[in-house]
Amino acid sequence: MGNAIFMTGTGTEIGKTVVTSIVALALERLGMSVSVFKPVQTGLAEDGVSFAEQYWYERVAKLSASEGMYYMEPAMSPHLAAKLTGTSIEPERIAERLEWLKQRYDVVLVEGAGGLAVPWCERGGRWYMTSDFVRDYELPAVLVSLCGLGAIHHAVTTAAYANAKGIRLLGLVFNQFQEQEIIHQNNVETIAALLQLPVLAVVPLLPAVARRELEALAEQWIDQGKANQWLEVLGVGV
Ligand SMILES: Nc1ncnc2c1ncn2[C@@H]1O[C@H](COP(=O)(O)OP(=O)(O)OP(=O)(O)O)[C@@H](O)[C@H]1O
Ligand SMILES: C[C@H](N)[C@H](N)CCCCCC(=O)O
Ligand SMILES: [Mg+2]
Repeated sequence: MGNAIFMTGTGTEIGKTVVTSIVALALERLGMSVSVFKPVQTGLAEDGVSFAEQYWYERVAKLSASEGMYYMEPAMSPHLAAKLTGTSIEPERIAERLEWLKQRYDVVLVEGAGGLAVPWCERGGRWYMTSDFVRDYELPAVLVSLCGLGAIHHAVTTAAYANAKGIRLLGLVFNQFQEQEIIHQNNVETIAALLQLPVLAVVPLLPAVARRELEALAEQWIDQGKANQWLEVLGVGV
């Protein structure tokens, strides 16, 4: 039975998809079988016809295994995109597929749409949130954060929300890091200290984001021992 990790972020456009791709490539290099699962996708890719994450995972990152379940064209919160497209998001169906994937892969990286406090569907007169799914199916989560001005509040409030919902955060990944920026340097240290979480990776701001950049970062993580730290966090020995 494989392990599943929920890849969340301090919001949308933080770099969950990019970071998830690098993690997938690094773990595969360590001999793990990895699938990426983005069950709820909203918004189209630059080609104007494909769904954003599926396009990225299949055609940019060229991962060996990736899939979605609910694909909605409006680039909106899932609850609204679902309303406008007449889509009925069923968490139980997502959970069933996730269990199937865990039977087949060592690691399943599950990407959320936006941050944790994002509504999917109505249940019993209230919104069923992304965080409800993560909690109900006991998925440990990795939090992706940016590094610039504002990142502290976004990371601290996201972590507080996760804790309040009973979600276990395994660690932090900082994205779009710029070494020359003192705010970035200090934010990595300050946020990790405030949240008392390990820094699993720091991804630089890349001039271009294509497979070769992702592969280079995956190799770097392995060389730095960061990828092995992921396996420890995952609870799978190398
Ligand atoms: N380290 C990076 N360097 C340069 N560009 C980046 C980096 N990380 C992400 N990007 C770019 O930032 C944008 C948002 O990234 P991404 O799609 O991974 O965000 P996301 O958190 O997955 O968003 P969503 O909530 O829609 O899933 C994309 O155009 C992506 O190519
Ligand atoms: C369209 C976007 N890229 C994501 N797929 C969905 C982001 C949902 C964010 C909801 C919110 O926090 O307001
Ligand atoms: Mg994404």
